[in-house]
Amino acid sequence: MRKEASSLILLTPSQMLEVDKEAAKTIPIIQLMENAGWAVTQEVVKRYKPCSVLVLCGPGNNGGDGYVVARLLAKKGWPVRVAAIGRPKVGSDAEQAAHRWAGSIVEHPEDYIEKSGLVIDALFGAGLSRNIDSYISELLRKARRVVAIDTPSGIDGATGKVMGYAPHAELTVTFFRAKPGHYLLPGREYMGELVIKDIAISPVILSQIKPQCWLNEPGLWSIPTSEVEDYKYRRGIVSIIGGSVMTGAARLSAHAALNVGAGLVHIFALGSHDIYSSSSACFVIDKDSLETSLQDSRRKVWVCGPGLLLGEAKEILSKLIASNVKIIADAGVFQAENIEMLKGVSIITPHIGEFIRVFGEIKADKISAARVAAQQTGAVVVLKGADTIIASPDGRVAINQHASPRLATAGSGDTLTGVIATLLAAGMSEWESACAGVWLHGEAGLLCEHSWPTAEMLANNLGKARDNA
Ligand SMILES: NC(=O)C1=CN([C@@H]2O[C@H](COP(=O)(O)OP(=O)(O)OC[C@H]3O[C@@H](n4cnc5c(N)ncnc54)[C@H](O)[C@@H]3O)[C@@H](O)[C@H]2O)[C@H](O)CC1
Ligand SMILES: [K+]
Repeated sequence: MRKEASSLILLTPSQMLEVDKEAAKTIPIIQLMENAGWAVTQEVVKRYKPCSVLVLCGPGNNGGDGYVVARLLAKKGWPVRVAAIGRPKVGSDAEQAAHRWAGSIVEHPEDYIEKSGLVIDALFGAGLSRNIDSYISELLRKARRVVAIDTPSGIDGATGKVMGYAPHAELTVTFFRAKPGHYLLPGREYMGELVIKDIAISPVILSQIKPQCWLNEPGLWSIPTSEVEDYKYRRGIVSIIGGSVMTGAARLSAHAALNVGAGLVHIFALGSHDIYSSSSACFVIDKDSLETSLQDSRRKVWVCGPGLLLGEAKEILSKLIASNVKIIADAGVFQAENIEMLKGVSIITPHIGEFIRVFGEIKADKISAARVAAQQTGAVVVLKGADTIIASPDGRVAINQHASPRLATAGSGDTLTGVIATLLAAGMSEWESACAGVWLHGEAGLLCEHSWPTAEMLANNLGKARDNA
């Protein structure tokens, strides 16, 4: 089912704390905590048979949620033990929740953790501020089956980084909206099943927070559908520069563009035309000079990079930029540490190695790095990986988890470039084309799950992928 863009919003932990503060103006935090604990309890009883439970409660509100879960599970007759790892502050909402827990508190959770059927991790959530210490990590290491409240303790909700240690949960229940760390690697690998629960916070608050990050799913964008009055120029023309030596890449881009619905695909071949003209009767191979080809005002979208040598990429890219066409730059253009060269490009699609080559080592985290690169170049940045990030110069970011490791095959990137170019040529914005292209590419890979697809097989699934979006 197509989701609303609002439900795809991802909030950083600090934005979530702002939401909490705002929500608390109408609903007391203790009530939100009761709602959160109730939501977690519901998800636990749905999935597990009654068993011995150990709830590890931290000092903050994440711990507060844990005390609520302990009380509600005990009320249902489950054998529950609670360990307080750090006491809640006097007068805090978490302290109030702790007071409502009438059962005992175990002093040495290490004596019970291995024997517990289920461990509820309510140590730290949005308030994680430093690395997990060795006592807690040694304790968590002993847990067999973990349900995490908000996030497995130790995962940075903003970046998905592991702060010292984090347990691998079977189930993670978060509230209101997910956080980037739920989907970014390595965090994503620690979540188990991720459930996002409504705890009666009004989505109206989101307009005050001004979120800038989304999960990349249909609903964030929409792809033009085919219309009765469609004709090839309306569907869009994609022009691709074909390398003189490495000819496969441009052909794969072209093949993908046609398969995902481009009206027409031109290849401007830098070397011999033969290999290009013999590979598909559907490709139009340019006979004119680049200058003449660029004068055709219908040809607004150009792909530059797949299969190009650095010299070729540099020379052609500057000509394309001077012509004010929309450019998707890939592969060959990322061989030099040259940010200047990319100014005037619409979309760049580097994988992590190429990104580092051009923009330098990632110092903070991938989201910030991609945002800075987008601002520096003025281009939408598609930082490719198992958790592809799409960053716009205006600060918007989408995280894509809709993909398959089977996409990691030669030519897969060239295919993506062809897809994004087609959507751009169909009239979508740079940001939407990049987001939708990444999703379609992932969907094509998921449609091949039964096999080990080649880039050509991926491309063959693109039409179906487009229909599924
Ligand atoms: N999102 C909602 O609407 C609601 C969320 N709730 C839950 O509240 C937590 C966030 O609570 P907060 O008190 O801000 O933070 P934490 O409980 O995660 O932790 C803060 C606490 O922990 C200490 N601390 C931080 N890192 C460490 C560390 N590595 N080692 C030791 N101690 C650490 C810090 O100093 C504080 O004392 C959110 O995740 C939800 O689960 C509410 O229930 C309301 C609704
Ligand atoms: K937690």
